[in-house]
Amino acid sequence: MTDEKPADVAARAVRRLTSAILSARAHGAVDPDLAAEISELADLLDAEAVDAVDCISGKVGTHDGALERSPVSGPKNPVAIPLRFELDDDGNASAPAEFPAQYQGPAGFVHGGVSGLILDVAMAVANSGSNRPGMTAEMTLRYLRPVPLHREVTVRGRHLRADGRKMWARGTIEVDGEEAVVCDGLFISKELSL
Ligand SMILES: CCCCCCCCCCCCCC(=O)SCCNC(=O)CCNC(=O)[C@H](O)C(C)(C)COP(=O)(O)OP(=O)(O)OC[C@H]1O[C@@H](n2cnc3c(N)ncnc32)[C@H](O)[C@@H]1OP(=O)(O)O
Repeated sequence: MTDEKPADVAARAVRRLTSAILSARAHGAVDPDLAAEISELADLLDAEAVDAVDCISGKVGTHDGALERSPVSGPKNPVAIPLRFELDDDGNASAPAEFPAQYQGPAGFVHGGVSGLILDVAMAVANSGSNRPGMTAEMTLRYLRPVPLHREVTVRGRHLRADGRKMWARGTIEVDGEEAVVCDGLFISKELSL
């Protein structure tokens, strides 16, 4: 018995579907009947879709906000892995991650832009964990070694310091305990309204 919500179950299934479509076995050769069935399911859900801005802003469903729909950590978002960040006592964020086929850049490795996306959120979570949330203003990425698909790596975010509205943070992806991608970010606190 699980208390997983239907939307989370559906998102997890779509993730598996995405990976399967890209997998060597499927190899772009999805059975036409199966493809039609998948399209029909998409039509069914599409017919129930609500306004996209309301969805992403978390206005739809009071207990079901934007973080739940994040492209990195949102269990409801099929695009997300999703990562589950933990915060330590100092507000540092970390999460284990294993990237499936849909995140591939160079053959067998994670796309560099995906690493940037993941690290942006890791730093944002650490800033929030240090009670200094803000908008990303700048990110500098250094790709030291490739990040393999299908292998557990560690994602970390650390709030470094703040000066007025400015915050500095660092995010890393570690492979076998060694830094593979390092990101330095500048964040600016700002009141947001849609
Ligand atoms: C606890 C755990 C749960 C929580 C989890 C949360 C997870 C969330 C995950 C999701 C989150 C994911 C994260 C995302 O995806 S955030 C989305 C991506 N980022 C954006 O869309 C930001 C768009 N840009 C803006 O909104 C504005 O330009 C910002 C807010 C950045 C500044 O515009 P604003 O008009 O407000 O600023 P200001 O002009 O008064 O300047 C103020 C100061 O800042 C300095 N400055 C400004 N820009 C830059 C720059 N580019 N480089 C260097 N410096 C810059 C400026 O010189 C000045 O410094 P000084 O002259 O005072 O010294």
